[in-house]
Amino acid sequence: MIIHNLSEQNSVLNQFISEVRDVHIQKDTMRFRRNIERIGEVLGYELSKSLSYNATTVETPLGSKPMNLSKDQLVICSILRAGLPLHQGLLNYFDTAENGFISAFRKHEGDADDFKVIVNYFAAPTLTGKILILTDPMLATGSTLENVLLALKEHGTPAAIHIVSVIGSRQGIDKVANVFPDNTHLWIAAIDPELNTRGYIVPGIGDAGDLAYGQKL
Ligand SMILES: O=P(O)(O)OC[C@H]1O[C@H](OP(=O)(O)OP(=O)(O)O)[C@H](O)[C@@H]1O
Ligand SMILES: O=c1cc[nH]c(=O)[nH]1
Ligand SMILES: [Mg+2]
Repeated sequence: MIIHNLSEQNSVLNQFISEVRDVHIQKDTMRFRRNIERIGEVLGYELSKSLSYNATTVETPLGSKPMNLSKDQLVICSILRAGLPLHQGLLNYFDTAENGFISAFRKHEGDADDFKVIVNYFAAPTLTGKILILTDPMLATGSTLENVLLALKEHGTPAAIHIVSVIGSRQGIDKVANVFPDNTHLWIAAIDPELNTRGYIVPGIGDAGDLAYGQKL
């Protein structure tokens, strides 16, 4: 897996990440969702550099200009719930992208620390030959993405897979690198050192889905 860790360079992304992490600022859910969305826009811009482009002539009112434009057929597929604001950020830039939505959540059995990942809703077009962009802000143990990959198989084989995430743990990234095809790209805004016993990234941001859309039962 090719890892693009955007935190290796200082940029305005630092500000957005600091605000989704900040225990006070993150409580403003509209600001939280908007920050995840614009992190998606920044990651999408970086991802766009890896797409294929071909020479096209653009006619202006005063002449013509040769330009390289991408015709790649993208499918942006987000993992509910937390993936949605990231999805919107990417859709803001990739106007012609198709869209897929997967429900995957970590079901803790009682107060046991371990959990299973439940994937049951998967609405997507065929993926065969297209560029699949999987979005989920948190890459913790990697088991959500591992289960999503299995569910994807019924929708055809994409030409390439790009995973777009906000914060990942080293452990989750290693797991995903093991189960996804080698030509998979990971676009991530920050890598944190550890996971706690309930599978939350530390220092992380907390529960991304709850911060974006409120606590679930
Ligand atoms: O890498 P993993 O250990 O699988 O954890 C990551 C998953 O956990 C969170 O989802 P959650 O189950 O909290 O659902 P939510 O997005 O609806 O809050 C997060 O949004 C990822 O989908
Ligand atoms: O830190 C984490 C890990 C998984 N899911 C989240 O929302 N946050
Ligand atoms: Mg959650």
